[in-house]
Amino acid sequence: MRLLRHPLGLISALLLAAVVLAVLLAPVLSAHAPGVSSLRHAFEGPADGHPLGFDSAGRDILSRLLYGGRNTLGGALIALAVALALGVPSGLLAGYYGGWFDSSASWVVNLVMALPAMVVLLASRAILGSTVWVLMVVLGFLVAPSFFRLVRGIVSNVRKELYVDAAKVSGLSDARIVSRHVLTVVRAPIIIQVALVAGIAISLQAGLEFLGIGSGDSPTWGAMLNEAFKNIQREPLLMLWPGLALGLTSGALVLLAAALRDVLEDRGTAPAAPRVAPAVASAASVASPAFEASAPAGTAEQGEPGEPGERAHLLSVRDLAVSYPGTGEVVHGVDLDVRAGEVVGLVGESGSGKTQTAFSILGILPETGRVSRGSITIEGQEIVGLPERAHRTLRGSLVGYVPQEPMSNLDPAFTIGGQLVEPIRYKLGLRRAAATRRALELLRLVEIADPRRVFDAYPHEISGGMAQRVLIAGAMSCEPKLLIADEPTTALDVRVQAEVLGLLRRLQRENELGVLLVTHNLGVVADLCDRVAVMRDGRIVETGTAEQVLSTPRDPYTRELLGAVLPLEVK
Ligand SMILES: Nc1ncnc2c1ncn2[C@@H]1O[C@H](COP(=O)(O)OP(=O)(O)OP(=O)(O)O)[C@@H](O)[C@H]1O
Repeated sequence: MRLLRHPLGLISALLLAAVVLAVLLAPVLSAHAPGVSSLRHAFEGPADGHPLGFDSAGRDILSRLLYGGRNTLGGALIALAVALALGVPSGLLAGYYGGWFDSSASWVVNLVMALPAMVVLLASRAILGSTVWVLMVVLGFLVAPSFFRLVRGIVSNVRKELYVDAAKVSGLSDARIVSRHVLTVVRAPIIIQVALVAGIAISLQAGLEFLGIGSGDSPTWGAMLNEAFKNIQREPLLMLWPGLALGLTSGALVLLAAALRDVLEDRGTAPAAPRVAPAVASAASVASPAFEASAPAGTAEQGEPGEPGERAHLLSVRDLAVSYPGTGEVVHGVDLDVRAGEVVGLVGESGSGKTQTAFSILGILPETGRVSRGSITIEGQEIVGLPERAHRTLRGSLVGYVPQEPMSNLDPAFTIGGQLVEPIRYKLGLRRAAATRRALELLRLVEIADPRRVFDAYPHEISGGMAQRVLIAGAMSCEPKLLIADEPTTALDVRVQAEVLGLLRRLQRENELGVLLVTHNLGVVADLCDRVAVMRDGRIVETGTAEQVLSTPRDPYTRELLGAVLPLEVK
């Protein structure tokens, strides 16, 4: 619609529509067959029933122009279809998954791009015959790499965005993530590329026919040009009609591509979310788990509910180790428990392994990482070694996730409402209207004053604090029992931090949630947590009630951490 408000867009779209319509209505617009010749009329000008006159063989120019347009446009369509069918899916796969497919596809694409197009077309004409359709298939094959490269480049960038990680964590399958978050980003550039490639295909095809490389037996605009050129001395006007048709159609396609670029890409530029994710599928975005046991051997825990060693029903981690090829083990035998209605803080300096532990619980370790030892149970179910599909079911149903960077976890191309409704529909199997009602309820639940406005807003139109509330609403949408929150307030200013923490506390109490809270902020621990686990170098060095760990820390490292914050109170 916005295309039609763009002057260039409107003109080019009308022009193309007129050409396509005329070509489709060829039998209605012209009563003559394109191949019927009457040498008597050769080179004659316009006559009754023949508004454009006759060509060198006495054939009706108008009907040749209309039927020729069918072949010319049809050929371009074939080239496009082949290029899209080859280039887009392979670009998506290569960009999204990378790995061996990416390497081999890129190799093939480089090879195809190195081939001189004209020589290949000439060679294929010699081998496959001169039918225009076959040549167009070959042309499609030759331009497919441009789609592959375009899609691959965009997709490999998009998959590093945190909102794609967030979609994974909220339990959406790869197919849904691709169709919802990835395809929407590549859609606009693909449409623009289609318009450009269509123009190129039409011109190339005409060029081939003009040079006499086509079959010549079916009318095309290029073949008409070729024939007119031979008679340019005698009747120069013959060049005009096919030249005009070609010029107008290719020109309209190029203008349309430019207008589409203006219209479609201007939306994508607005929201620029801050990027946090480093190259690795983002160790930065995870939440961490809470723990229970695992103090260094022999440390008796005060205030631990239950018997020592007894596993919590909601979340229990035992002897968890995470390894990477090359790096080796980065988490060494972590034990943690989170019970229903309990908030467990996981603290520790950067690189201590909090994220790896949380990733393991969420089942989203980077490709190369793996849980090399130990057990994680959620509601009594062992999740180590669970297939991805089963993991997905857990994420976003039993387990909700509140990420650190609210803005980066929202897709800039969709409204807030759209992003809330989709997982709700998918997870709870609700219809759109019911899911919308639920999303609005959730926005109210997270204390957003004007839910409708926020529902209709794009991420760049709301504040960071609001975005974090939206993500909390998202995490709560499927009524989870366990919430994993990764530094949920770090990116917010102090006043908003307090509000968001207050909200988390209220939701936790009202819903009897177990919460695993990863944080550097010991004030937050004191404020919110029932228990704390202190992590260092991949190990939990101390656990206990928040009060006990903060007031009488046993481990020297905990004292060091506290000393950095509360130098007067410790020691
Ligand atoms: N993809 C990876 N390959 C190899 N090693 C990794 C990878 N990701 C993380 N690590 C290593 O795992 C260790 C623990 O990292 P982790 O991200 O869990 O720390 P963290 O405590 O969550 O830190 P932060 O607070 O900065 O997020 C680090 O030493 C890191 O180098």
